[in-house]
Amino acid sequence: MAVTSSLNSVFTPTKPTHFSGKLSFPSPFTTANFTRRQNRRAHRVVVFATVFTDPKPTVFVAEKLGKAGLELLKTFANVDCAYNLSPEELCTKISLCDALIVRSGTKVTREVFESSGGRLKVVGRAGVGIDNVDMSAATEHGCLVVNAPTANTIAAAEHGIALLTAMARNIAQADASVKAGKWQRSKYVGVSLVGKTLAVMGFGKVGSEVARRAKGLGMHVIAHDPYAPADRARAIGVDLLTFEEAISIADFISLHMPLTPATSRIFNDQAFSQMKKGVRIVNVARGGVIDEEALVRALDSGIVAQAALDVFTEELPPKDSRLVLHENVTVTPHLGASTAEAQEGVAIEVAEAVVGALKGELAATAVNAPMVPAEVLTELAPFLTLSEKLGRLAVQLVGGGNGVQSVKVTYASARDPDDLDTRMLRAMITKGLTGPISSVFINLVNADFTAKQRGLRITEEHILLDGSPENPLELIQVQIANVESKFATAISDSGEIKVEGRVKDGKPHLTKVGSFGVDVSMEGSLILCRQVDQPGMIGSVGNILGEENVNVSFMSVGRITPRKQAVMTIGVDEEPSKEALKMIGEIPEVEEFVFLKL
Ligand SMILES: NC(=O)c1ccc[n+]([C@@H]2O[C@H](COP(=O)([O-])OP(=O)(O)OC[C@H]3O[C@@H](n4cnc5c(N)ncnc54)[C@H](O)[C@@H]3O)[C@@H](O)[C@H]2O)c1
Ligand SMILES: O=C(O)[C@H](O)COP(=O)(O)O
Repeated sequence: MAVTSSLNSVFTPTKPTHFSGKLSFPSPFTTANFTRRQNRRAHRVVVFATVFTDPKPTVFVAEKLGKAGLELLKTFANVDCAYNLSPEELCTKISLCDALIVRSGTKVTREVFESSGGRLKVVGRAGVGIDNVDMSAATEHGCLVVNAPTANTIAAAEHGIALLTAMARNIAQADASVKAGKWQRSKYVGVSLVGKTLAVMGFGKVGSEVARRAKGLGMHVIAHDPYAPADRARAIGVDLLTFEEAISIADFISLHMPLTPATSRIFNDQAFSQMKKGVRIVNVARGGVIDEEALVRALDSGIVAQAALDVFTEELPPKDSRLVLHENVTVTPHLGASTAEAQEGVAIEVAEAVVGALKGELAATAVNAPMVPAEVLTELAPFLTLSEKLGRLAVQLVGGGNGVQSVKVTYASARDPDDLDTRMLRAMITKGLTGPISSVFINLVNADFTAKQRGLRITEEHILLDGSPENPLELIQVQIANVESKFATAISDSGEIKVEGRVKDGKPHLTKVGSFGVDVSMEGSLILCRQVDQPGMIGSVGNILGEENVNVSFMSVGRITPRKQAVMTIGVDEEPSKEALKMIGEIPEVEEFVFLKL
């Protein structure tokens, strides 16, 4: 049995806990689940769905994007391109857009998400680095962020190698000198690469391609990356070392890590002081990983002999930047991804991800949502519907003013709990629990965040059943503790509101309310009714609904003791009037009843 949980404080329904109005969910996102084991597989997808019929969604492209990507977008969406907008202009524009596509030159700030008024569903980053997107704000607003992580890898690696060789042979400086009418052969004597040690800092996609190419140039390559698998490094003959080891023995250092709070200014005075005198540095990652003033000091003191930089803390850098103007520094204006081939590739990669996300298909490159193997999604889809409906039903049973704080979800399955990552099931239960009583739209991206913000603590329990693990789940149970119920029968023997469901023939079924077994398909609306178990009850209620022209879609009766008490579950296609519900309540044998929307 494994239990995981999240969060605290108080979640108080903002509406009365009876539901006469139409339940609406501002965005028809769908979600899916995946297993931890399967999540390790190479191909992953995240489910994110918004169904657009008419009008078409609008995709706003804020930076130049390759033609093939634009064409692809136009097959599905209205595409609006406008470049070099001010932050204010972007905020104004965004309220009219369902998706936004940017490169590294646009800051997608919290204000952008706030200004979107909930319409923005996807941000597509046409490239790798997502440090220009406020990820917390995106997640809080339920906005999916996708990137294009593979198409510019080779371009960036080639640019790294270009800078490395150009720096070693003073190409840029010598070129400028010749063009200025000089012929300074002794001034521009370079250094050789063969036999030198190159430290690749960040052994991901670009770093490993740089390493491969540097080995081809006869360099001895080492690397530092706390998260890279050692076997991948070994496979190309690279030793993974600690940060200090790597920087202290390298003749050349090439930076390939993302800019994160942990890597911000990681190359600072202290780091430079540990390097070999005369080290040469290449940066095609992000300017912010270097303390640029410390680098100028290291260049001035000769610790760093040369630097070749494609990226800067501020882009473009100030005109009087001492770093850019330093004679031992070679610079390019963030050109790592700028090859014709990479830009076409990136444009297609990001356009596919954005269109897929808007269509409700699977996005393999989601950055702020769990990724799901497609086959797992298919298998779990009915359980996701069941989860949402159980959450929605359970919260509608809450009465009194205590507010929902503590929810326990139990998953019973013959599968090993390690093979059932429940994040998506939990997200759907959260959506069900919070959707009817809040205007916030919940999806997989922001479900946990919303639960946390509302002080909703969800604990999960797995019960391992005997039997065949073919079926991912036997049943799901949702219990809300420390609340009263407007339908006392829903309170289980242990004192919580309890509802339980199963998937039958691919459809969600309610199978238990409190301690009563029931069996009804979870669709439309439900009347739950506890009455004295005696003949004629079904007819009495059915007549009232019939008079009202309310169609009964199904009916089930669960009893504990014959002729004593029974729970009748009636599915209805239409919502009965208040008068009809009052008449049901007035049937003498009806002890209590509740009307619920699924
Ligand atoms: N200049 C350009 O135009 C250009 C083009 C492409 C990529 N980039 C940048 O290059 C970087 C790498 O891109 P990628 O596609 O290889 O990404 P990636 O995610 O494949 O690789 C990044 C690697 O950095 C590692 N890492 C994370 N924290 C680290 C740390 N503290 N120390 C060492 N390693 C750490 C990760 O484990 C990962 O292996 C990103 O910052 C990206 O934005 C720049
Ligand atoms: O992170 C990236 O993909 C690169 O820095 C490329 O950025 P760009 O799309 O602005 O060229």
